[in-house]
Amino acid sequence: MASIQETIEALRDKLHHYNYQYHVLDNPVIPDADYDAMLHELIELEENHPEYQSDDSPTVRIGGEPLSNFVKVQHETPMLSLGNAFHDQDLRDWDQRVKNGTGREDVSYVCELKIDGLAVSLTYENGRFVRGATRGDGTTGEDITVNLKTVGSIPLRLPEDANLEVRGEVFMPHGSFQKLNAAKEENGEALFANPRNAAAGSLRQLDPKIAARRNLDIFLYSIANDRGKGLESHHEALEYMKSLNLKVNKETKKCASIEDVIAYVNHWAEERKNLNYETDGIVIKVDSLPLQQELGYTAKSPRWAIAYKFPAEEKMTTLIGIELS
Ligand SMILES: NC(=O)c1c(N)nc(OC2CCCC2)nc1O[C@@H]1CCC[C@@H]1O
Repeated sequence: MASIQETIEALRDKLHHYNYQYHVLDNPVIPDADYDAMLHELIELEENHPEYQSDDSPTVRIGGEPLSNFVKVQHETPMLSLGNAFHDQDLRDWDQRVKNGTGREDVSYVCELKIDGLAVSLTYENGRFVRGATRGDGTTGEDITVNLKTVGSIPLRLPEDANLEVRGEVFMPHGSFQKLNAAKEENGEALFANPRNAAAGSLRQLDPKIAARRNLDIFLYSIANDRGKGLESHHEALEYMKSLNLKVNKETKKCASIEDVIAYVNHWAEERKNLNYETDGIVIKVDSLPLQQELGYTAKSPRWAIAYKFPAEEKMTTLIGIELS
């Protein structure tokens, strides 16, 4: 007969696994009703046995008591912004600067969809999610750990005792945005103008139960401090993140030349309308980490990355933000 503690731990492991399958792999392995039944069994066990409380139990995802305010967080390494490109030629000019700066002709790149959400930093200690913060001004952000714990695609535990900080973009999928605004319109409340504002507004709620209802999601795109992992390239870093159950966008692609990058950009300029989340461009990064080091940074952004911005769509909206187009 398993002890209460063993029963609680076994339930937590199962629910973490089902959650990963559902939110990260988009591959549910049990019916939602079964997941909910197990979660409520765990809630009851934890209420009856507070001595076994744990702040990375799946039950924290429903959100606890509201905060009175957000604590400030200093980012160990600044969360930088990106230089912009608007035309294919801007990308070719940037590629030439990269080649001049490194003295290399064989520079390969990684292309990532530029997710239009809220940039966040996630810190894991001994494989546990211990802190999440907004980008803020790049140096100082706000501690929104309790709200980020409600995001199903953010693992509360990693499959190994890793110590790392990763960065990514939290976003609200289109379907959730439309449902949220429909509910707000129903209640005569002000609507969110776009999914980015809805995601930011949801994460900056002091009441985590509100964030938990907003069906937010995340894509992670960089490791801020790969303490001793000895990674050589950005695409290896992304593979390592995936091996830690972290959600990385599946459209990310390694490109052998700037012409391949331009082909990727032109493909997604059209294809992005079929995605169920907002993008506002493509982020292109030099793949080699040693070459990134060599190129370094300007005052506010890396020389080894650039954002190709898609033209902002002219959307007719009424005063309260209902799109007419
Ligand atoms: N929004 C994104 O999808 C995205 C991305 N895919 N990759 C990066 O790489 C960072 C790391 C090096 C410099 C920027 N940044 C992104 O967004 C950030 C948020 C704030 C400034 C950039 O837009």
